[in-house]
Amino acid sequence: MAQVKTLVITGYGTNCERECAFAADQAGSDQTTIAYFSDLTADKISLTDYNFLILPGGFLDGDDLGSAQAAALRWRHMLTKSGKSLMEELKRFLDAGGLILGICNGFQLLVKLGLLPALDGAYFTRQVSLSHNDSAKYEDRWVTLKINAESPCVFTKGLDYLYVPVRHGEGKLVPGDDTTLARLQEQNLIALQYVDPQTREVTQEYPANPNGSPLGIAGLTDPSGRILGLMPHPEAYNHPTNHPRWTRGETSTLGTELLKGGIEYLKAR
Ligand SMILES: NC(=O)CC[C@H](N)C(=O)O
Repeated sequence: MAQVKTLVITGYGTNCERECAFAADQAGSDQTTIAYFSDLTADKISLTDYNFLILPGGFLDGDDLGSAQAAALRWRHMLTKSGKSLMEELKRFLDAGGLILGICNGFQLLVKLGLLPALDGAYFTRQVSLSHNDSAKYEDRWVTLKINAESPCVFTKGLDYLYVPVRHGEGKLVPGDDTTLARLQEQNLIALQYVDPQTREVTQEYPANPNGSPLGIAGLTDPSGRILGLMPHPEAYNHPTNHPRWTRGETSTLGTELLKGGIEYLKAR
């Protein structure tokens, strides 16, 4: 049984690292480390010593230039102290079978790095973006998500619906060109979609869809299914009392089940 070694990257305005580390521990991570991005560039830590990378939510560089834009440039162009390219390190990490979960600002970083959706297996090429919500404001509330059982995503296996919070201003998926949405559907890379909580139908309508994302896209995976990015925060629903109506006895599948899916996949290898 493989040991799960989780690395949660923080710094430059990330603010959900502790919640992510807590959720990873709860979901069965054997060893969980929170480290600064600058620990990577200083060669204090190496990606290749881990098999689960979490890019948490927050406000990288204050969302200047667009969410995660500056951070993507940092990942692309900074070398470590000993001259290693972080992009090469990421490739090595993925080739070794590592898992990546990007939540909210982390999802924005993954699309801006071109790690998601990697349509046609084209990794490290930006194919979509995430931009301002149609409401033109920050949306902070709970949403219902439908899992696409056809997607190869290893995190979502066995799940059907999730009820989790969103808190973002830039969550609307912007397709790269006219063919992008059709290709996302054909290649089954849409992992999670916003649904109307009553009908459970995928929706682009506000407020069930908090940002106007086409096809109700809330999260994407890559062709290997080992990378997942999503705007909602599964780590923030880690205990039944996080549910907004728990005092009335309401409960639902914990968001941390999603992390458990990834961790159990790694352990089973
Ligand atoms: N919670 C978050 O990660 C926020 C993401 C991003 N900064 C936005 O507002 O869109």
